[in-house]
Amino acid sequence: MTGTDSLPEPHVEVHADAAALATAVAGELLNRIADSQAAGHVPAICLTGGTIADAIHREVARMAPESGVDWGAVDFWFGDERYVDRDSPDRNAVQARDAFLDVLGVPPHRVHEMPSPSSARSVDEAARSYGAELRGSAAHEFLVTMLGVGPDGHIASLFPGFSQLTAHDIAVGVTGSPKPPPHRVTLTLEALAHSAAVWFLVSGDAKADAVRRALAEDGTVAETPARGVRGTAETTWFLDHDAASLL
Ligand SMILES: O=C1O[C@H](COP(=O)(O)O)[C@@H](O)[C@H](O)[C@H]1O
Repeated sequence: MTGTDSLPEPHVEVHADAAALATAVAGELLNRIADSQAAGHVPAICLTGGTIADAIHREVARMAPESGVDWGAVDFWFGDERYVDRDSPDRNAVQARDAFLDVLGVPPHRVHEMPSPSSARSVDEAARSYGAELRGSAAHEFLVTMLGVGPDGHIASLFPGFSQLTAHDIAVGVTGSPKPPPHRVTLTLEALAHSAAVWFLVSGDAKADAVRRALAEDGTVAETPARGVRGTAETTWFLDHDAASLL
């Protein structure tokens, strides 16, 4: 691992299937937010996009009424975003709004979306703007950063072999993404790791080899970007049985 060796070792939690995984992660997230608020904090959560994230978000909405969370006192940020129209269904933020943020009435000023083409002229301008917003915010550290993982081992919009993996800014633009849409904005590995807990969320056997590579003794971040992030207090891999099948 690069720059992560001094941090706590990853912990692996395996659930029977994607539905059980989503319920477990949603419950844990609600507990963490409620505990942080009870301690007087306004926690910052870094969201991800993708299939399992959507299932988790819907479970958060379903379980929220029992949680005691004050939805006016938690900030949501995004680990990456697709540089497409603000209302495009391809946007991670649109998926999150539909699945739980709007359902729960999270105030718009608590949802920190990445810029779209209507508010930034390029992916680089969007990245600079989002980096400045995050730098200027009260979020010194995320409470939880959630990360989906692609079959190629990508996290956020940090893809194998791409130069963004070694960037030291907070956020960077991406063009030519191997997964559509091609234009994106992503937090860097350093910015994602500015988090007490980093949670990898993975379901399905198509991702089993990426999970194996990410947790193997040997390997590089350039080949498997998911190797490049750990939380300062905790790193947990939430897997379903199929995603864990090669461990
Ligand atoms: O493109 C992306 O892919 C990953 C994983 O998505 P999935 O559909 O394979 O679960 C996601 O975590 C990332 O935020 C997203 O932009």
